[in-house]
This record gives sequence, C-alpha cells and structure tokens, in this order.
Amino acid sequence: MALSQAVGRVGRSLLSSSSSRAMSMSVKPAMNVAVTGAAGQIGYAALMRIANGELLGKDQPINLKLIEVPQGLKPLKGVMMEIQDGAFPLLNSVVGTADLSEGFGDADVCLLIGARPRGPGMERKDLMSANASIFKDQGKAINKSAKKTAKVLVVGNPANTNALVLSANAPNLDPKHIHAMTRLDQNRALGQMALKLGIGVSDIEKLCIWGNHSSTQYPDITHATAMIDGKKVRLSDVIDSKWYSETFLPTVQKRGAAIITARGASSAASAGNSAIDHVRDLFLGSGSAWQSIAVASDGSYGIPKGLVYSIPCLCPGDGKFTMVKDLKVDEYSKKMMSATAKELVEERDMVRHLL
Ligand SMILES: NC(=O)C1=CN([C@@H]2O[C@H](COP(=O)(O)OP(=O)(O)OC[C@H]3O[C@@H](n4cnc5c(N)ncnc54)[C@H](O)[C@@H]3O)[C@@H](O)[C@H]2O)C=CC1
Ligand SMILES: O=C([O-])CC(=O)C(=O)O
Repeated sequence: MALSQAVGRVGRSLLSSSSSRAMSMSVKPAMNVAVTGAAGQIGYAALMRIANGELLGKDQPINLKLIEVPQGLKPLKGVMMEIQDGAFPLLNSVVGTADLSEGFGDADVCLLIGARPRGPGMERKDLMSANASIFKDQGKAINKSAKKTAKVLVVGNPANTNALVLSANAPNLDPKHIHAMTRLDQNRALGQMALKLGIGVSDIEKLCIWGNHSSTQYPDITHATAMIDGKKVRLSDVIDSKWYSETFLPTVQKRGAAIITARGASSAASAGNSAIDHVRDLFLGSGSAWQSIAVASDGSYGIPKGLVYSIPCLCPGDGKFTMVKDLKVDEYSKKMMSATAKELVEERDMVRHLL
C-alpha cells in the first residue's frame, strides 16, 4: 500500500522554492535513500538530518523512500508532513509506502531500521524470533528492486544476524555492501574514554569494536592512541587495566540496556546519529580514521568466514571500505574476539531456516 496515494508525493512542485536552490547548488543526480521503520523513534530522529544533507553530503540531492508496515502509515504521514515543512533544498522527493518493491526500487542506500526494539531485561537476541524474518522478506525485495550496487546498513536488532539473513536472501548484492551497525558502540567507547581522560573524542584514534552488537562485543583499545598535552600516547600505557576491564568494558557493552532503564525506551537519537556517521563516512570518506563496521568476515583473525562481525575498517569514500588487516592480537583480545564470534555462531544457528 503506497502512502503516496494518500498524501501525494513531496516533489519538486511542492518544494519549488527550495528545489531551485538545490539546483543552483549542484547538478549531481539525486540518490535514492530507502529507510524502513521511518515512523519509529530512530527514523524520527534521523530523517530531518538525512534530508538536510548530513548523510550523503551538502551537495547531494536525494529522493527519500520511507517504508513502514501498514499500521505505521498513519504516523508516517505526519512525519512526511514535517519533512515537507522542513523545506530542505537537497530533497528532491519523498514517498511513503508499505510496498517493499516501491520502497526499495532503485535504492542506492538502504537504512534498515524497522524492527521491534527490546524492553527492560531482554537481550537483543531475544528479538530474533520477532525480527529476523523481516530481513528475509526485505532481503528478497532489495535483491529484486534495489540497485545491485546498493549499500545496506542494518540497524534493527539483533543487527548482525539480521544482516546475515538479509545477505543470504539478496544474492545479487555483494555481501561486502551489507553492514550491521556497531558505530554506536564505537561512539559510546570514544565518549567514555574521552570523559575519563579529559580530552576530546577526536583526540583518540584507532579505538575499535570487534564482533556482535551485543553485550559480548569487544571494545578494543590495544591499538588506540590519544593526544594528551600535545603528545601522542598509547591508550594502554595511560589507562588503568582495572578501570578498563571492570568499568569501561561493561559500560560500553551494556550501554544500550542502561539507556533503556534510564529513558524507558531504547536509544534513538544516538542510534540515528551513528547510522548517519556510518553511511556518511562510507560515501564521503574518513581518511586514516578507523571505523567499526560489522560485515561478512573473510576469515581474517580466525573469525568464521561469512559471520557478520564488526571489524576496524578504513573508509576512502565512494561507498568503499577496506578491513584493517594483520594487526597484532594479544591473548586477551583473542579470547574476547572468539567469545563474541561464538555468540554469533549461536545466533546463526537460530536462523538457519531463514538462510
Ligand atoms: N544497531 C544499533 O546500534 C541499534 C539498533 N536499534 C534497533 O533499531 C530498531 C528500531 O528501533 P526504534 O526506532 O527505537 O523502534 P520503534 O518501535 O520506535 O520503531 C520501529 C518502527 O519500525 C516499524 N516497523 C516494524 N516492522 C517493520 C517492517 N517489517 N518494515 C518496515 N517498518 C517496520 C514500526 O512500525 C515502527 O514504526 C530496534 O530493533 C532497535 O532494537 C536501536 C538502537 C541502536
Ligand atoms: O539496546 C538496545 O536494545 C538498543 C540498541 O541496540 C542500543 O542502544 O545499542
């Protein structure tokens, strides 16, 4: 069911005053950005920023394709009205739909947010039975309707295993282009570390997340450095190992649950922010900075091939990335990296019927 039938498309005619500004700013062809769960909390937090050019650049016109379940179309209509009221110069058109072929049609970027969030006392993998099958259907639809070059970011939990399900059902896409989001975990780790050291987050480099977006994830500081008083130091030389293992690690690993307890709902603004960070860095590049991306393992570091596992990557731009290879991995890291891989193998076993 297409919402565009109910509210009409927000197109150039409706945004004529601002679209002429977009035309004068850029002659780039518009890119198609599909967003599922567009009427949910994360969608609401991210869409205005996406429309404002924070996802793909301030010179990149976009067509937004907003996907919801049929019962989400009413609130989606309100979100579309607000987007229209934002008069975004880069926004070429907006469509709201519950039809997957329409929503993913010719998509360049798919942000897969739509899924049930967890409540207090649940682990993310408790969402498996409710959410994983969503990604089978969406994988098939993306396979059929999106561009073969589309870049897909899975946010809905359990994100890594949902991305695995999606990839198995979208054989036309290169699995390298199907990611699950662990950028929020990386951002959380940076925030906690900067707070502890009394420095800025951009003073810290090469801090990364390995494995699952779950409480078994491994936020690794063994390769990380920080600028402190104008000098570059290794984090492992200045951070107390007891604070690292007893405070920092569990704080980052369980941050999602702590936010649910505090807010009564799971992270939304920070999740939307991290999804924007992930896609922006993929398309616009982030130089020598390491970015944590959960993507099909190629077997490096002994991680079982094919598992969607977070690994540090470099993002040169244009939708490309390379994994950081040949790092020295100490015994503690090996243990942590294999514990989170083990959880992902268990999760994979739970969704065998969808692969
Ligand atoms: N990977 C990460 O770092 C994070 C992941 N999440 C996950 O993101 C997901 C969404 O969270 P919220 O936006 O807070 O939830 P929400 O409940 O506020 O919104 C979810 C939206 O998705 C829609 N939806 C459900 N099934 C759908 C489907 N098959 N197709 C299209 N839309 C569908 C719902 O109608 C709803 O509007 C949850 O699974 C949550 O656990 C949340 C925070 C961080
Ligand atoms: O914890 C949750 O359920 C939501 C989420 O993934 C996060 O905040 O990292």
